[in-house]
Amino acid sequence: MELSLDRLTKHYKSKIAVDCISATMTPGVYGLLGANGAGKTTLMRMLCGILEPTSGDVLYNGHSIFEMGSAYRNFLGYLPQEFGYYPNYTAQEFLLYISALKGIPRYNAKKRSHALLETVGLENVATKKIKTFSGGMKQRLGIAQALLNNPKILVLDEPTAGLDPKERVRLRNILSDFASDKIVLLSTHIVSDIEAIADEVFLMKKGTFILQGSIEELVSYAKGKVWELTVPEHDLKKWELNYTVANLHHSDRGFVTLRIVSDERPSLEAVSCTATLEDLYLSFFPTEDGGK
Ligand SMILES: Nc1ncnc2c1ncn2[C@@H]1O[C@H](COP(=O)(O)OP(=O)(O)OP(=O)(O)O)[C@@H](O)[C@H]1O
Repeated sequence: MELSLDRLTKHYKSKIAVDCISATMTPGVYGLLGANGAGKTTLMRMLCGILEPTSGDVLYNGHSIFEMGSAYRNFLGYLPQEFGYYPNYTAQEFLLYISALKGIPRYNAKKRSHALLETVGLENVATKKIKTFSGGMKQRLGIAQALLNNPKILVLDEPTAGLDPKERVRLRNILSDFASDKIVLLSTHIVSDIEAIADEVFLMKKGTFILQGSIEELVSYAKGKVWELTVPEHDLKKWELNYTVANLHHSDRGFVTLRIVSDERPSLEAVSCTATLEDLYLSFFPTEDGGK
């Protein structure tokens, strides 16, 4: 099974949201990592066939998904960023309702809903109304609805938003079980979530993939660019102004230890450290808005 993006492009009037992206996915978990506004949602909506590209194509085993229509949608599970829940439905009713929309026969729908509520750890609240759920519980219900038709391709837009650390581990386990023979693509701007969940990462900036590869491959780009340095506290502003400071730690006696991402050794006293994905991300998105 193969899903390919072929020079995929989307313009919103003069704004280029996705800029001629080509890539191929085979079964596994792919993470789409980028700052807000990088184009992740636009790309995912085109990949689901909901948004028409300005140019380019998405190919499922060599066939354009825009020509396959509902045949493609039968293979697809999607959790959008802003998912509409019905507050007065119970979790179970909600899954049965979505099953009906997906054309799943009622008997199968019941069995499948029950199994999925268990998979996402909501079996004990199956008959509780959604309005009583926390953000993380709603998110897990959203993931369950995306899995109802046992999709071959699963697209999750910011699925880790609102999940606590335990729930993140649960999501990672669900996805790695599920992805052995399926393609899972999830977006996030939380680096540690990608590190924990994805096998392969697309780093997206200004509508393009600036890097792609395994976490190890990506981290290798930051190798030799991460430094640790202890400076007087009163100099901190100066360092923050001139360098990308990934982390800082105040020690006693008025000193602060900085983790700096920089191509050049920032000072003779700076010691080189082992790079992480977070360091790589900061080297490409040094400002708070991520340079979009
Ligand atoms: N319907 C639209 N009309 C005009 N511009 C849009 C529209 N949708 C998105 N954009 C713009 O396209 C760019 C990419 O947006 P997109 O939502 O795809 O990014 P994103 O990476 O998903 O960001 P976020 O994480 O904030 O959702 C942004 O600059 C955004 O303002």
